[in-house]
Amino acid sequence: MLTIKNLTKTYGNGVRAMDGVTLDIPKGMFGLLGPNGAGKSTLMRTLATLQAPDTGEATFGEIDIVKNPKALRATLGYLPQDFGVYPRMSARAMLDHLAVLKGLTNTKERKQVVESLLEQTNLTQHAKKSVASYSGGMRQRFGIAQALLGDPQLIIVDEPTAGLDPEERNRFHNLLSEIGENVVVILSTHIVEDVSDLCPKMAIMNQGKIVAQGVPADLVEAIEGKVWSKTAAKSDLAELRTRHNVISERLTMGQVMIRVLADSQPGDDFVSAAADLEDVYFSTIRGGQSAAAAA
Ligand SMILES: Nc1ncnc2c1ncn2[C@@H]1O[C@H](COP(=O)(O)OP(=O)(O)OP(=O)(O)O)[C@@H](O)[C@H]1O
Repeated sequence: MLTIKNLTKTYGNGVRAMDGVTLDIPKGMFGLLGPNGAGKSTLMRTLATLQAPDTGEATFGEIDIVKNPKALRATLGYLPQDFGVYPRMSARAMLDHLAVLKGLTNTKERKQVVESLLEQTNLTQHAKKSVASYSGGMRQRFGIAQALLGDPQLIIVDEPTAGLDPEERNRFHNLLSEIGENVVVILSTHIVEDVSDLCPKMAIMNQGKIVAQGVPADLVEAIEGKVWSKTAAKSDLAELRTRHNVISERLTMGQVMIRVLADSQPGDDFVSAAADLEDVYFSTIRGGQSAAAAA
């Protein structure tokens, strides 16, 4: 559905934010996971036609995104990372205004669409309040409501759950999962649970490159049996890092629980641990960093 080939982008300051990004993204939820600065927003903004790549191609169905941004915009719903200034206008009035901009000129139809989106995003009872007064979770739900105007076939949400508390995040996840399987939804995030809870397909981006992609369960399966854990004193951490491929460290009651990636048991005191998507993520991006440092 969405085909991305060899996209590159180097900013004026020399940062190579996209370095040969190639991806096929099918219908349904697709998770793009990566640390801050990986280049996710650059890729999202490129797909949303807000900036052009230096080289490469992206097509959505028949539409050439780079050459024909106008056609893409007609079928795009976008929730940017920074929604910008929140107006002192009621959510209902704001959504109505955005619907006009989207080309919904028939008043009766538009009213129906606006009310149904407010309902879908659980904002009907708050529709009279100004968006500026909304909590973070409500703003993000409003962001989804505006992104869904005009029945888009490609929906891009950039870091939507950053800063949300667990309950709001959960609510937002439920909302996203209801959007439907017949559209392409790209969820860019640095939060592993966003992807593990929601996305049948995913990719990991680091330093401008796609470093892993596939079905989350398959990626986990590929490292099953290779994750080992042990609890150690904090003072031993530096030495453990030099001896093992440490993928994560978690402080528990003054001690540290480390997880390492190794083909066989790295030492008597290590126990085998069930692999999860976090292990996939950390081993992939840490591997990338050390490879880059060694290069
Ligand atoms: N307009 C710009 N000019 C110069 N450098 C930029 C610009 N936009 C982004 N960058 C740099 O490009 C790299 C990728 O940034 P980008 O925002 O795409 O990453 P990201 O994965 O979305 O991270 P974040 O979640 O922090 O936004 C970073 O090093 C960033 O500092």
